[in-house]
Amino acid sequence: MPSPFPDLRLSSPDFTPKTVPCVSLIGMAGAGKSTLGRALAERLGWALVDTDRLMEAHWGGSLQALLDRFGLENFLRAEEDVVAKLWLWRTVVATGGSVIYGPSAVRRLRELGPVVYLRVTVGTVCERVRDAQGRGLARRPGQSLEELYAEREPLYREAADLILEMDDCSVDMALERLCPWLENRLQAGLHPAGS
Ligand SMILES: Nc1ncnc2c1ncn2[C@@H]1O[C@H](COP(=O)(O)OP(=O)(O)O)[C@@H](O)[C@H]1O
Ligand SMILES: O=C(O)C1=C[C@@H](OP(=O)(O)O)[C@@H](O)[C@H](O)C1
Ligand SMILES: [Mg+2]
Repeated sequence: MPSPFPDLRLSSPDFTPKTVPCVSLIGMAGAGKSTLGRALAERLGWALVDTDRLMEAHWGGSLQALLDRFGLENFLRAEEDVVAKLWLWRTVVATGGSVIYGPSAVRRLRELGPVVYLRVTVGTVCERVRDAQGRGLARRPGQSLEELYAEREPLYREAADLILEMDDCSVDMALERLCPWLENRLQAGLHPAGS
């Protein structure tokens, strides 16, 4: 992907930004991406980008307001566009659940480093998201949470380098599982783009 900083890059190769290592968290709404993302960033001493907050900052409005304003398809395209253009270094990326519908966004996350699927059962999603009113859930009219879950689960699996089972898993337990894996992975240089 071309650098979004062409002028700086032209003036000196020293200004070409680094893009790896990063790690991204994907999964259903309510899986704990934002919560674990904050803790992981703190543990690693890395930055955190929560792409939901980035969407709100970029487009100017809450996620629900953006969904209302854009409609489902345009919301998904806007989200894909924002994530596909990320240019980050030593950053934990907590994504929104619907990012999985954007192929170029998923490709970009995978270029930035490992992608971790925080998997919860549909029961946990229902408990945490409840009726989802006002929460900005990207689903078709009449689509149940169960249907949404069934549609997305294979997509999350396919995009993931690691699946963390998050039902009954505290943030501390998740960090204990994730950090050693991540350290090995990064030491082995198993991220696609060179630093
Ligand atoms: N590991 C966990 N165990 C129990 N509850 C959690 C855990 N992680 C997050 N939660 C709770 O679940 C809800 C959704 O968490 P959040 O991080 O916003 O999820 P996401 O970003 O995936 O939508 C919040 O109320 C949060 O406190
Ligand atoms: O799963 C979804 O459809 C969505 C989840 C939200 O983020 P979280 O997964 O952080 O809740 C947000 O991106 C958006 O409102 C749509
Ligand atoms: Mg979140």
